Amino acid sequence: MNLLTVDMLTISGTDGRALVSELSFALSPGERLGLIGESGSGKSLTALAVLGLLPAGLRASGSIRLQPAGGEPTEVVGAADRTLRRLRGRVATVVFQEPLTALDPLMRIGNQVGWAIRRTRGLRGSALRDAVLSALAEVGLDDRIARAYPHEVSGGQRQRAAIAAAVACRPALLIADEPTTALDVTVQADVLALLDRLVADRGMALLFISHDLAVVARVAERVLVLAQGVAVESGTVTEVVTAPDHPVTRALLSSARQLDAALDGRQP
Ligand SMILES: Nc1ncnc2c1ncn2[C@@H]1O[C@H](COP(=O)(O)OP(=O)(O)OP(=O)(O)O)[C@@H](O)[C@H]1O
Repeated sequence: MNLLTVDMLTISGTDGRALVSELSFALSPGERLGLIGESGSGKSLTALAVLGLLPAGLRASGSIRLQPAGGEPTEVVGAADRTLRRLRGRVATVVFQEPLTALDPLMRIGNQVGWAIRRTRGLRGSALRDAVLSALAEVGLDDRIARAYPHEVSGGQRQRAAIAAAVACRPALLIADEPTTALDVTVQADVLALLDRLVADRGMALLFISHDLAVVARVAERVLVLAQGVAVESGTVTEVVTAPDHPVTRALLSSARQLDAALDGRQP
């Protein structure tokens, strides 16, 4: 049984132009798929469509079905807001590139994590307070961070807090849209390792979006390459890295290698 089934998904702009075209892929519970492509290839729109969060004016057609273990399948394309609210957080959730956009600047971090847990798990009072502190502890944040506002902590801590809020809802599917791109290089590896551990511990499925094949290779088992809204290649990470088929995949691989070489101080 698939947790997520995307079937012939097309996303059109206001002018009718297809921004994503006839995209199909599936994810079973606990599976990790990397969605990779150059800037503007349609990765973020695909992620938003899965949660029914496409920007106004954009239209999805085709089918996106979410089915948690033991639950009924729900069609996301064309679903009413009430239906989507039941899925968001509980069945699938998202961590964005820039945690400042995900976190409310006027609310203490602990309250934001608490709000997410209360909404999805219905906890109150001391049970809620304990759940918040344990969710934060799980991502390496203490109660001092719970009392802080987002602007009072570092970018890495903000992203950890956003991850804590997402994971504390115990979703079956975590979508991570370039979750480490906005962070300092030194913090990136820590946050990636954290995500990797949480997803494994909870048995969550992961849809990991990135333009960086090297990053995707560290957390995903399979890769789907998008170019101008079209899936051009897919396979296991090993298959795609050792025998890239499409020119876009080869370009992504070569830039990952160049970056690796630059970090090691050698010629690519
Ligand atoms: N609200 C919108 N209205 C119209 N076009 C949009 C809108 N949002 C995105 N697009 C267009 O859709 C295409 C895909 O965008 P998307 O954000 O999914 O790309 P991406 O692969 O995530 O790129 P990046 O890595 O730069 O975020 C781009 O051509 C973009 O300009």
